[in-house]
Amino acid sequence: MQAHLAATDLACRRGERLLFRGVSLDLGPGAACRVAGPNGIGKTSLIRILAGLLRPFAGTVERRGAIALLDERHALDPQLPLGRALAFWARLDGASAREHIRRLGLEKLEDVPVRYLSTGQKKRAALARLIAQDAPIWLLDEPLNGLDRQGLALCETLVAEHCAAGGIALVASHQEMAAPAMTTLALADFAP
Ligand SMILES: Nc1ncnc2c1ncn2[C@@H]1O[C@H](COP(=O)(O)OP(=O)(O)OP(=O)(O)O)[C@@H](O)[C@H]1O
Repeated sequence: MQAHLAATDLACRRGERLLFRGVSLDLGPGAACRVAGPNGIGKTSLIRILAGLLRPFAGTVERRGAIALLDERHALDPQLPLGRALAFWARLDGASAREHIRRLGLEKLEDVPVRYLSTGQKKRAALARLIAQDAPIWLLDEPLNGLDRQGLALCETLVAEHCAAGGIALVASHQEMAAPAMTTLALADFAP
């Protein structure tokens, strides 16, 4: 089954405010798209609509393939050492936590409780969890926030590899991101 993520004529209202309208996209295997725009324009809201977590005010979303969502809620037990917190999810995902811990450079932190991790370390842990899910559609909300230069390059590589393997990546980010053939959706263009 080929992954597919499409949206037609989406509008989003939050409270009394219409944030955007007329947003359409069509992403097939290998597609990468960056959602850009200033604070409060509606990037997170768009991602939540695409994930099926928020009902659009208008428009439709079609998804084919499992979705992995990365946002500021990393869903790792703050009381557990990182290795065990990631192993919990890896068991459910049928993945190897060790392999992904190594990929994200987290080996030395395996025994450290999640609550003690720095912002960037938590982001790396969330990326380890993301790749372990093996989902074809990635929805990434500000994945680069908190990452150092090496982490940033690694995140770009992970997105490039995911898309090269036929995955789809939709990334909300203030920062430019280098990924092959990444298109940009400037959400400000769709403000009412
Ligand atoms: N539940 C809600 N009720 C009312 N307004 C909301 C709600 N959730 C978010 N908003 C508002 O919707 C707007 C868009 O929020 P959103 O988080 O989607 O923006 P964003 O582009 O991701 O912002 P940032 O770049 O700062 O993360 C903001 O003005 C926010 O205050």
